[in-house]
Amino acid sequence: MGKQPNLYTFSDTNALAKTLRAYVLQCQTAGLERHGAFKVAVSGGSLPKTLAKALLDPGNGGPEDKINFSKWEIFFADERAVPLDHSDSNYKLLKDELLDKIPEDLGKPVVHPIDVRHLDDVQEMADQYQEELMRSFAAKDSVKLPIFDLLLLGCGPDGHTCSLFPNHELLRESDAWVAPIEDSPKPPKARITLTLPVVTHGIKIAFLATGEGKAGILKEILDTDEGRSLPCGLVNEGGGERVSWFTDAEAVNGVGFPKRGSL
Ligand SMILES: O=C(O)[C@H](O)[C@@H](O)[C@H](O)[C@H](O)COP(=O)(O)O
Repeated sequence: MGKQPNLYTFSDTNALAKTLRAYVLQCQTAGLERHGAFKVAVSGGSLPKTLAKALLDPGNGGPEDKINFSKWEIFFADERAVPLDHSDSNYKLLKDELLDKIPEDLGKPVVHPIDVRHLDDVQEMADQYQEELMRSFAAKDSVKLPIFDLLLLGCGPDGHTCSLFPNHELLRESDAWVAPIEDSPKPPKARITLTLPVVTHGIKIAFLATGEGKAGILKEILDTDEGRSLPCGLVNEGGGERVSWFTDAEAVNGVGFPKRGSL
């Protein structure tokens, strides 16, 4: 592996959210300098809640502390094949936690939900979402992979991330940008997901993992050889120093991997 990922740990989610905000702002500035926009992919699970805590905080009011949502394009790192108002929808989760609560003066992001006309055909749904990416990034025949400014990801108790599960054949997908999965071990079974090459190609990749339920799997991912072949371990391997882990004390209990003090 190239350089190692960065492991940050905080006493609780409030402290984590403060640093996450500073990190996202740095990524936003870099995206705006690079191409005048900030292209972000987000997962479901516990992430939208913590992200909202970070982004909806009034901040310090300084000029460098401005979240400029009008320049944001938000994509889904993975999504379940359900209507957008379904309780399993990652879009609905993000909408309820964050999108509906953005104050008007911060602007409105462009959000890219799945095309719900294809809920019964996840291959078609994945293809449509890939086309959505192509409309925003570039045609697939002109660039090998889309480059997200930031991917915000969760880590499952088995080491999965997005809807990329351990030992699943999808981990070997090397052509598609977006892939369907119909046998997700985490319900619901039918989903689409960004593929591993797209995830590891991001400019920055951040994992959010908090709570004692994550302690065993974080130790495995960060401290053991076996953990390197888990989906989160493969992201660490592919992304190296572009990967940052935002964790709390409970989640890293027993983890030996060196922690970093500041961004
Ligand atoms: O749609 C999903 O199921 C998620 O995108 C999934 O990949 C999630 O991020 C992890 O399972 C972690 O979830 P928690 O943060 O809730 O543990």
